[in-house]
Amino acid sequence: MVENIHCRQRASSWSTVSASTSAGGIRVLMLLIANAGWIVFLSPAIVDFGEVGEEEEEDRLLGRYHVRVFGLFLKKTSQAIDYWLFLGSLPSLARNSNRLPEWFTEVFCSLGRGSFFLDGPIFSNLKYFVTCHDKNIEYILKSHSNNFPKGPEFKQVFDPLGDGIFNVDADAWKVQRRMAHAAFISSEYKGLVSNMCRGVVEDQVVPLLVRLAKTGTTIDLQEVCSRFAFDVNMNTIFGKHANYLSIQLPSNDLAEAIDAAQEGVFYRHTMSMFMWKLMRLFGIAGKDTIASGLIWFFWLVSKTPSVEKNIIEELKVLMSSKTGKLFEDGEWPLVFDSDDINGLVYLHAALCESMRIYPPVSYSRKTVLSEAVLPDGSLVKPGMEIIIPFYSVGRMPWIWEEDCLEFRPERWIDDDGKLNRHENVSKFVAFSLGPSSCLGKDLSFTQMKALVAAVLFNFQIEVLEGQHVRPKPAISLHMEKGLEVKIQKRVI
Ligand code: HEM
Repeated sequence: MVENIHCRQRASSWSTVSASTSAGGIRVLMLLIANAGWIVFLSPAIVDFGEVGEEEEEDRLLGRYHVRVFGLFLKKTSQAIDYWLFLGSLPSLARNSNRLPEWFTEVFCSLGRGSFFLDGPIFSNLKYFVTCHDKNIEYILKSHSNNFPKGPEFKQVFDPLGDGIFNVDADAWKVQRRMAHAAFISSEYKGLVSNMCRGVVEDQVVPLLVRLAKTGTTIDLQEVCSRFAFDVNMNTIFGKHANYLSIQLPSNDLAEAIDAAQEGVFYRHTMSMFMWKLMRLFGIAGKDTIASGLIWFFWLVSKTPSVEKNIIEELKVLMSSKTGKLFEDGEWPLVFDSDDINGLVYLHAALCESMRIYPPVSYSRKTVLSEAVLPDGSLVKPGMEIIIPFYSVGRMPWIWEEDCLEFRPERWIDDDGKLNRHENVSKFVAFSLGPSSCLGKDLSFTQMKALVAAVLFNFQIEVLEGQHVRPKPAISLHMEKGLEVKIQKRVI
């Protein structure tokens, strides 16, 4: 069972207000400060309305909500969210700004449905519609995606990404998407990434883990995953790895990056400029997401020995079928070819399952162009911001059934032993859906499988006791304090 909030748990512990890294968080804080006078002035007069009735909830869902003021009644409390007369839901939002994925999930579960509104203070235009309703998601991301672009605020938040595909809408996006898609399906790019992965696993990761296993030194596995993803990207972009996985785990990032960049000037001449620019852009896209996908996977596997056993069995069968004899623990360590492991069913299912529970991109954000009534009846208006918390989608019992918090790769496999792609396709949102879904999905699996197969087959990972594992508040879902582990040689 995943150690985390359970769906039926109510929001119980309110965190202190902390600065969020996103512009949205900063804006929330500024608004809170601006309204501080009101809070002090009104606080003695706050009286709880108690639970909100079904009819009022219906009003809210349809956007017809009005706060009724009777004398001193200035705050309404739904099950996990407060609505204040002047402040809207700002205090709730601010209190939970350092745990938004968990909080959104608690709100959905306590409301018992997949959508709610968050209003900013009066005179602010802060209005969010938050949804993890599967039909709404399909509507917003797939069937009516033209009406829900990224919008101008997105560009401000993700300013470092410039005018790349991640930041632009409409025609600028279409052109980049078409070009990028052509590159992604090209065998040149796929082959390059496969080779780079194998190289980094064989020359960097495995030697590092062999040394750690011999010396018994502990290490932050999140750091290893991050550096693996970074090294693969450096390799792909500059044709040279940054050696970030050497035993000393060098930390002089800037100097290393400059060295690599200088070498890269020569490398750039050996491949087309278009391809090189594309890789540079995607290097940014891939590093954090791959690292996040890997670390949560290793953590879930470490807590579920039956899954680990099944993955190793599948790899043993693969080895035996390749060599024509039963696998014996003679050769160690072993590294697999991407072409061989890409077709493994259980490994693929286990990766999907872990990204269902811990999606590397924790949410998607869109704006509304024209008024629309969504499939669940919610009315969204022009200019409104929509948040789709991918983290919550995988944790809703009405989407993923009662055992949704269990790490169970079997849910992805049909009775005939094949991957159950159809049933899960529209509710698995880790790579988003529709025309702007992730272009790097297949390559991500290639990279993750290369590392996971080599690590699990050759080593046992022991997670050190007493660590409080929880997500860090950011768009990429990393562990707040990393994951300290001990590595041992695996005896098959
Ligand atoms: C486990 C790894 C990954 C995950 C979970 C992931 C997830 C996502 C998600 C959720 C989006 C949509 C974002 C949004 O619209 O809000 C996206 C977009 C995108 N991803 Fe990934 N990604 C991963 C790795 C990669 C890699 C390695 C690459 C490139 C090498 C890549 C390239 C892209 C591109 C180009 C887009 C933009 C598509 C568009 O706007 O048309 N991704 N990704």
